[in-house]
Amino acid sequence: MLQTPETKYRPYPAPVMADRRWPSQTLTQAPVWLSTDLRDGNQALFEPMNAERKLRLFELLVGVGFKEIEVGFPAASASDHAFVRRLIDEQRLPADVTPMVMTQAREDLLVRTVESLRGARRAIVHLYNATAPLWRRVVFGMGVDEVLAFVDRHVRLLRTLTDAAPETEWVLQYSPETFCMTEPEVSLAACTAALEAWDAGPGRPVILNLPTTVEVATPNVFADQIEWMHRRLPRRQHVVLSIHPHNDRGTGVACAELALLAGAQRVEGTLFGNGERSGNVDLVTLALNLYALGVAPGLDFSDIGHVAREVEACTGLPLHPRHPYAGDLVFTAFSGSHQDAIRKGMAAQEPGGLWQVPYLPVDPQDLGRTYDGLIRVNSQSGKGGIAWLMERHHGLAMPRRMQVEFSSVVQAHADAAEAEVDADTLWQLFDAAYLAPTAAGGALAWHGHALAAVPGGVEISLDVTGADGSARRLVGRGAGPVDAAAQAVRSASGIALEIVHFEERSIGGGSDAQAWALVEAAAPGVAGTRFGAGRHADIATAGVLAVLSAAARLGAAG
Ligand SMILES: CC(=O)SCCNC(=O)CCNC(=O)[C@H](O)C(C)(C)COP(=O)(O)OP(=O)(O)OC[C@H]1O[C@@H](n2cnc3c(N)ncnc32)[C@H](O)[C@@H]1OP(=O)(O)O
Ligand SMILES: CC(C)C(=O)C(=O)O
Ligand SMILES: [Mg+2]
Repeated sequence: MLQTPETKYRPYPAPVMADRRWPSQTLTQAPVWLSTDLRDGNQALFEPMNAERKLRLFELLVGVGFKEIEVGFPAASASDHAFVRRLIDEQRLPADVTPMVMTQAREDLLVRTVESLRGARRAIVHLYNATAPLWRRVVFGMGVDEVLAFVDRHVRLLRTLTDAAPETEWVLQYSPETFCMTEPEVSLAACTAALEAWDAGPGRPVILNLPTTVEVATPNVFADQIEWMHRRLPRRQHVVLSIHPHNDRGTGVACAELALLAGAQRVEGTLFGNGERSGNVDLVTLALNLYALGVAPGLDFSDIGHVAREVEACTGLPLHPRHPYAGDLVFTAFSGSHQDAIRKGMAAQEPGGLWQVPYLPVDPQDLGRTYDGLIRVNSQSGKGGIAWLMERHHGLAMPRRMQVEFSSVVQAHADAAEAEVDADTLWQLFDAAYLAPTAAGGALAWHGHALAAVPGGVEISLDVTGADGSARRLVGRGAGPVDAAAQAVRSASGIALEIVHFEERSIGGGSDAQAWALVEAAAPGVAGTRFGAGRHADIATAGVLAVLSAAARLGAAG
């Protein structure tokens, strides 16, 4: 790269706008959307879509709710021509959907374009020519006056051709291609030429479509360009002011949003931003950005996963896992503090209330996504995320201090494995830490117990086996089974444990019901406390198991 990039690159001229109004506007309604997936998107693929894939994508676009769809460039190829004819001849155009076709400003192409639309109820013909100085000089060899005369001549020809086919309701769309790099006065003059040649007026609206053919400036400059045009265009009430952002600087969405503040009424783009070079503006992101502001976008992405998979299948281009709203990872938190906040937010979220979950701009369920992938655990994760997975996948809600204890077990594993810890692995870690000590082969394997009522409580006879295979009977008394088990352990195993906290809860119902007991215990010579866990169909047995589990863990630590 150059040390002095100013010797090679310069900003493009921008309109002088001392009194711009767009910064104090807000987005309150959706624009008219036009999908150019089948034209701009299709012209940017390694292999353009065949008829079946184009039709599949067309049907998806209709299903999502597009009312204007650019269906191709029929004068360019036999396949595009056949596709347009198929839509019309097979009556595949819903009554409220208008097809648009593109053409260069060339007589032969205009004739073929209008012919391709024979029999359509309504159609938009999209005529374009580049207007920027570089294109005038290098591509067309034309001065400004010649460009204006060129626009006038071709729009008049289009008007003549379409007037001869009155069974169709014709709409002109004119695009001064390279608008963002064109001097504002030249863009205005070209658009005015088109409006006059078409005779825009009542019943003869014109769509003026202003593109960032190549995005070359910051979005505020584009907004200034749009507002400048919006405030100066003649016959403004008969103009639908449209924009067509590309994404060369990665700011296509920002350009579109600021342009809407500046007076644009319609946006052209593609699903997920397919298109030339860095793509067209992504209409999914734009629509869902509006949705997240509480504005109904007029496009339906209730099953965004289906839309994404269909677009991938049709275009052959994979969606990035971090693509806004649709990527596989965009509703997933790996990092501890995010997980903690999401878990608390989900617990506090009022059903039917305003969405207020930290780190999640929209409710994934609105887009047909589940809460399952919200939290995934790796070495960056904390107790909150682990607790969420244990609760959701294994039905175990741990008290806070137990979450802290178990998260150090998980952290050690994640660090060593250098991999994600899924819900099954979490269960294995939990089992090894808390349940295995009281199972066969464990440090204090439980074989059974008997409880007998005694004055003031119960007496327990508790049969256990040590890891060395030694069978023992521990006897103790207490107010209840947990107290009695703790006393039995104290008197016979040499582990002087004290119960600090005990809780129990049942999971499920009927004959499948299981009880969880969680015990926090301390012992002399062991810093801090240790938790024990027991799970059993009988709640008293779960408590006894939890005491043994805590005792084994204290014994191992002592
Ligand atoms: C910003 C955009 O997305 S614009 C891209 C639009 N989409 C496409 O181009 C895809 C479909 N296009 C095609 O298949 C072909 O370009 C065709 C069939 C339309 C024309 O093909 P060809 O006649 O071989 O011309 P080619 O593609 O090389 O285009 C270049 C010629 O068109 C002229 N041209 C370019 N744009 C325009 C325009 N908007 N209006 C009139 N002429 C134009 C060029 O000046 C050049 O003319 P020259 O041959 O006299 O130097
Ligand atoms: C609007 C047309 C000409 C276009 O695709 C562009 O300029 O990017
Ligand atoms: Mg384009």
